[in-house]
Amino acid sequence: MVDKHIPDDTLLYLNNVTVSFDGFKALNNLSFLINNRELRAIIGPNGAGKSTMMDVITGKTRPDTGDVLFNMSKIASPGETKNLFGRSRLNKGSIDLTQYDEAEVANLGIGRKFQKPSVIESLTVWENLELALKGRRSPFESMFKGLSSTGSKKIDETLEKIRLKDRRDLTGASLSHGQKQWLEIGMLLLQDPKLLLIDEPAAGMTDEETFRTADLLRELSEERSLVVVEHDMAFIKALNCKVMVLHEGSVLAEGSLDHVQQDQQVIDVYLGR
Ligand SMILES: Nc1ncnc2c1ncn2[C@@H]1O[C@H](COP(=O)(O)OP(=O)(O)OP(=O)(O)O)[C@@H](O)[C@H]1O
Repeated sequence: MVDKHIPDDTLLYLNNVTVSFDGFKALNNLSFLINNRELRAIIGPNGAGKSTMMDVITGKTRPDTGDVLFNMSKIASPGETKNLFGRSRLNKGSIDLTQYDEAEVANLGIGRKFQKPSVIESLTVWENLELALKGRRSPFESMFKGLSSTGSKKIDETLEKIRLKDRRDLTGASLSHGQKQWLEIGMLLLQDPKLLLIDEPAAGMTDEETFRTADLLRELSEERSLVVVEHDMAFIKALNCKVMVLHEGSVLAEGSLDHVQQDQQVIDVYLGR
């Protein structure tokens, strides 16, 4: 059932979400909220349910029970109903994400970045971004229309944001691992998501890239919400945001990094290992 007391500023609402695989509960009554323009870090031991949680939000996995609602206070305008693929909306204009498949969820404004970057190595940075932008058009338009001046401007702005302006004509193959991650984040930004789910962005990065990535994600959260799964504590500290600890498919603790680092249960199941 949908709780009637969901705060107005909520973008994503999970309530009592359970996912079982052959009787094993990968998510076990998982409940949490993400606000508009919130940056949230998620940590937890291997097998805690972090990927399954992302799979449920993005329509890859259907929960057995529970609510997964998106865009709680907005979207009620008639102009946006065409994005909803004809399916009904719940109270306060929210969308029941469990009714949509992965492609539809992406169109509703949820972008997902997997750990391994998937940029096209033979194309330049600019061309990768151009392709991502064109992905929004019909195949006919992509084939026969060049990039509009608005499109070029969007790519320029994105290059600036992702710190790759001076590398726009280099191929994907020539970028460092960190730069590839930024490029892929840029490709997602061109879809203008309201929520970005990012899986272990700092893995394999140099220290400098790690801190620049934290800066980048903090900047991006001025305009959209981000949920970042990570194990790198220096990176989480640099994100300077609310941290949620998942364990056995539920929220074990949440709060500032300092707060969760002092929680004895968190030390026992994760940090102290
Ligand atoms: N398709 C599946 N079939 C069976 N069990 C699964 C499936 N997907 C996940 N699991 C199990 O569910 C649990 C949660 O897995 P999940 O991948 O969500 O954890 P995680 O927190 O992302 O772990 P990691 O940090 O290792 O990526 C694990 O015990 C995993 O083995």
